[in-house]
Amino acid sequence: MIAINDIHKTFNKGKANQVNAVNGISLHIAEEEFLVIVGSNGSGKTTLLNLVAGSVFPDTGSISIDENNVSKLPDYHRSQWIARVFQNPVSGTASDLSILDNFRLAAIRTKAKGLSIGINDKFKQQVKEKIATLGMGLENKVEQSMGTLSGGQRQALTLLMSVMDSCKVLLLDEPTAALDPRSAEVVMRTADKLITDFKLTAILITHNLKDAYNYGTRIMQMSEGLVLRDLNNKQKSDLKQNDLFDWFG
Ligand SMILES: Nc1ncnc2c1ncn2[C@@H]1O[C@H](COP(=O)(O)OP(=O)(O)OP(=O)(O)O)[C@@H](O)[C@H]1O
Repeated sequence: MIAINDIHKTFNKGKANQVNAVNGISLHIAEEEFLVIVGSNGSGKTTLLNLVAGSVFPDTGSISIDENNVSKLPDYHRSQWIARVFQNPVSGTASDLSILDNFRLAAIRTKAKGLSIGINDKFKQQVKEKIATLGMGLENKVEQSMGTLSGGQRQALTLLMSVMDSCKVLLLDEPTAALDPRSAEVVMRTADKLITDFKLTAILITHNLKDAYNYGTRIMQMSEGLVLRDLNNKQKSDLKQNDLFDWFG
């Protein structure tokens, strides 16, 4: 699904503040794999995700998605495969518009799965049904503006909107970092369910070791722009939560 071949990214090359953010990483991420990436601050996690998303280009090395070499393709072209959810719940939605209008915009932008935007009542019903699957009671608030919702509610809706298009890959960059523990749990459970239901390939960056332990089918630790550890599903399920804390000991 995603093939990363000996990728390098250096910022401020040749200057005093040069940073070798990604130092030669090769990875193959299979279809429907859910890769969790952990690592200390500055270890290159977000840069790697940016390289996959196309918001940063590699200096050398290549990235393919579904056999297509996308190394030089900007992020807006990669959005045919990739959806991305960021830390800040506000970044994925329009605050002044209603939930319904946010879904309408998303549907227009992406020809979202299972939504026909032609007839208003039908569209509204479809959106309500999709939102009901989140189990948050938001299906009765579709006329309410997005800005009136909590961060957790917004992040869950952002997730739903982003996976309803034809994307195959979901990138989650610390999606719960700005949320309280209860909302964070709801959002992680929602993400996990959507990844399974929509058969997505997913990459999650998190500093929350409990989430890293509980979610995903593979776990990788980065350090200084390199892969320090990479455990498959079996190895991950053999891990104990304390082992993960020891990685950072
Ligand atoms: N656009 C940029 N320009 C200059 N340096 C950058 C840029 N983006 C990232 N870096 C540097 O590259 C290194 C890796 O950063 P990155 O954000 O990938 O790490 P991270 O593992 O995601 O960290 P964190 O856990 O703190 O989010 C850091 O030293 C960072 O300062």
